[in-house]
Amino acid sequence: MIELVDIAYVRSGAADLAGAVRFATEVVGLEHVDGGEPGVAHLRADGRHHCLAFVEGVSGVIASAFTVADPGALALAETELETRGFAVRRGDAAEARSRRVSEFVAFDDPFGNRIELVVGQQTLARPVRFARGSGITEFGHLCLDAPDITEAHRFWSTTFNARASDWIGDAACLMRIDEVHHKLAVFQGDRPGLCHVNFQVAELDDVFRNWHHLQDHDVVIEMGPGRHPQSGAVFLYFLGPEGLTYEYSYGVRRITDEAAWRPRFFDPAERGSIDMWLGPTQKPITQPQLIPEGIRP
Ligand SMILES: O=C(O)c1cccc(O)c1O
Ligand SMILES: [Fe+2]
Repeated sequence: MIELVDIAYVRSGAADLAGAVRFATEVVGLEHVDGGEPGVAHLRADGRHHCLAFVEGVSGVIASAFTVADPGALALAETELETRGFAVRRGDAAEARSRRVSEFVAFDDPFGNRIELVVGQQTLARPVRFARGSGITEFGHLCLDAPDITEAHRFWSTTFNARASDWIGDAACLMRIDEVHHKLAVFQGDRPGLCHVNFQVAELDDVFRNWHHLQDHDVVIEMGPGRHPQSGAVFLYFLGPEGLTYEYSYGVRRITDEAAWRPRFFDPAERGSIDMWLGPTQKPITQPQLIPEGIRP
């Protein structure tokens, strides 16, 4: 079993790099860390050098990355994945540099999501220079799409140390790799993809201030503000450029008594199973990664 220590970053293609960066900074509030690398923009939310990288090119997720403990663990992970039949590729020095990691390997999960395992992700010591006061405290979780979430859970909980914290029927499995209720979620979707990226905010008020900020900037609010019954977090989903869905949330549950926690099963057809405040959920929470330009709301 491979032990995931943390989430590291999401790397995504951006057809309009400047537009994606403008939104990630001025709207979301992230810091643009100027890495001096043409065609690549790094966005920072916490101690990590970046948790989101946009690469100029075809829009859509390139990879979702997790940290493992050290180079020895990475080498063992590589062998274990190969034993399990996955084609694993070592990143070269230039690729590692662009990701601000010392080493990484890449493989596709059984559903076609590109996953990277990294070591030595760079930490920046100086405080984050948030582009605006959105209250972001950290990169909270990433959510992948897969056609069968039971299979996805099997994969993540047997190959890796992910544990189911809660299920939303056959629509979603929320998984933890540490005390945080979930840092990885898998939502049912026809195709692989990145369902959303989540940023935690410091206060309840931040969620509502951000809601107004988004509305002032004509951003498409996909759902919320509401409260998830699973993590207990107050949330807000909104749509950014390149089809990327962002989520702010406040107050995610921590599971401190690992032995005592039993995953719960919520019925997705039941009102309130995603939003305890029973807000409108007219937009499905699983978003295709790419929404064709013409039908973008
Ligand atoms: O935080 C949660 O519990 C949650 C539940 C459903 C869907 C999500 O994206 C979540 O983050
Ligand atoms: Fe989420």
